[in-house]
Amino acid sequence: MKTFDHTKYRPAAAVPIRQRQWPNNTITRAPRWVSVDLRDGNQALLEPMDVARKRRMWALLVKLGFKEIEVGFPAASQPDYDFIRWLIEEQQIPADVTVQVLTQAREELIVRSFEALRGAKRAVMHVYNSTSTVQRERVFGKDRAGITAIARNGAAWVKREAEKYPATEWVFEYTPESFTSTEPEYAVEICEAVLDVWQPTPQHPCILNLPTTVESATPNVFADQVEYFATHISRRDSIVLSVHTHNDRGCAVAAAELAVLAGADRVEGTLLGNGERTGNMDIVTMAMNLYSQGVDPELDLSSPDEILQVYSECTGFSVHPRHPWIGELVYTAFSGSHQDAIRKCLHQQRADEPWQVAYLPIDPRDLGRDYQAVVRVNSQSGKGGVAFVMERDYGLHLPRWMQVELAQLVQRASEERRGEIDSATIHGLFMQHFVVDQAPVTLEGYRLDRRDGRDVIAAHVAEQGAAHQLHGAGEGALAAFVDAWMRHGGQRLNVVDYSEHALASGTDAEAVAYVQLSIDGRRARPRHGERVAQGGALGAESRPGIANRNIRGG
Ligand SMILES: CC(=O)SCCNC(=O)CCNC(=O)[C@H](O)C(C)(C)COP(=O)(O)OP(=O)(O)OC[C@H]1O[C@@H](n2cnc3c(N)ncnc32)[C@H](O)[C@@H]1OP(=O)(O)O
Ligand SMILES: CC(C)C(=O)C(=O)O
Repeated sequence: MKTFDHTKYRPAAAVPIRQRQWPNNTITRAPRWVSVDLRDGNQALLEPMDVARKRRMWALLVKLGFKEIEVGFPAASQPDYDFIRWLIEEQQIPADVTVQVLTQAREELIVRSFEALRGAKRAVMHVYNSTSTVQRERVFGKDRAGITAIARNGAAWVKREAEKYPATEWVFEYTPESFTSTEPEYAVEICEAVLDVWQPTPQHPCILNLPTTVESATPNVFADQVEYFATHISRRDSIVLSVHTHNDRGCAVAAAELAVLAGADRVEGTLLGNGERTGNMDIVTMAMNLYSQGVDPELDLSSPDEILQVYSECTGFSVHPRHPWIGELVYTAFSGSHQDAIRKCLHQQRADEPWQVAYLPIDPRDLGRDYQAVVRVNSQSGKGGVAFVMERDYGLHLPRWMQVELAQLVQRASEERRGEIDSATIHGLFMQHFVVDQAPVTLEGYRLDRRDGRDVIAAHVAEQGAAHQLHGAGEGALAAFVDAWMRHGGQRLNVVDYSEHALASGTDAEAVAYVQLSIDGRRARPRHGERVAQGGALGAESRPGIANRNIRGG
């Protein structure tokens, strides 16, 4: 008998929906977010949060802007109960935030849950029971009528207990747990039974929450199920339609997004997807997905490092460096063509136009990340990446020929090290290769005059310890110096490329010049086919490399 045997599993059933509308829709505004970090997230931890950690998580959730927060399962755990009492007694709940608690549809648990919430100004009492065929037959041993009776009784106990606390504004929520494995018409039927008890109105709606308790089909199937439900349930104007997706197949966010297209108003999830098994849907990801489409997510996610820190403290989990939107490496490009494209796009990106930078779906600065990490160089990187680092960290805008040569040096170094090459090492390679401090020839000083329409130079150079006075003329200082050098040494020089730029602004600003020369060792005589000197660069101080000089020097 094979152990790895796919024939023991069944595909998801098709939903009886003919003309589905959800594929034609787009999301134009954020749904109502509900954080279930303190309940679903908490119940899945190796060590559930104590009251202190719950308070830390609560403070973060409020700061991020959640208006509905499921704070626990108080009938099940004393820390949950105590935390809720602290929230209420210490008046920690802002006026625009509604707390929610979960309970099974069991009388004693419902009674205790209401006790936990006594004194709250506004609260959601969330009751659930499981409705799928497997749960009905194998867990509860009941037929549809028996399962419906659990829901109806639960709804009635909720209603009865709420009447005992009239000072609180109650909202009721019902979840047919394991909804996605429930026959669609039965899911509607059991929810109708709950509505019959609660009698919601448009002024006082109730919440029906459809979960993928265990994600077992592609997100489009869930969207079909949600659309079927939304178009078959009665009193739609008296219902807030909520979804609660899990990530067993890795599609919890996609399922919630398609569910919103299919009519969901409200989404329950957790920060970074903590929760049972593979987790709940990740609200940070879905909110950032909206943000990157130009939709206000209605949560302030601009300080992801704080989210990461509180998340780790409260859950004990670390976050993968490639976690969508906020992982450490998600705005970092290592590969050459990506770096090249990012550099070119960032140069062209204007502050007053929509973001158009290849390989960066959003501006990392929106999340407090700078461009430091955007380009990191390893053996997969090319000249674009190396140029990016030299510009970003040293303000040096290398000409193309220099980028090509430096990138080859960096690549060799990276292959030898088998890893990343940091910015200081790249700069070191640049200095070693192009800027020779112990040059055989140095320019000690010069005088430039304008005579007969030409620039005439008198240059003092030191060549291997010996001082020389050189004289030459040409169009501009560089041509005059090249002429002087050729007269002095007989070596023919040709300026192949010259560029310069300031290193800062202002008339006193330092500048840098890059010179590429072709050198012919023979006596000066007009000839063709010169060889371009390897890495030859002559700065304004006449060193064979780059040199800083004062721009006023001309
Ligand atoms: C998908 C979700 O995440 S749902 C939320 C799940 N979260 C939790 O369960 C965490 C908190 N729960 C707990 O700590 C415990 O389950 C408690 C304290 C609430 C209850 O504990 P216990 O009564 O000892 O046991 P247990 O949970 O095993 O109870 C199962 C019993 O409740 C019944 N039951 C389970 N869920 C429900 C429900 N939603 N509504 C009504 N009855 C239910 C079961 O049929 C079973 O009945 P049986 O004893 O007649 O066989
Ligand atoms: C109780 C419900 C909301 C739940 O957590 C689930 O089905 O996953």
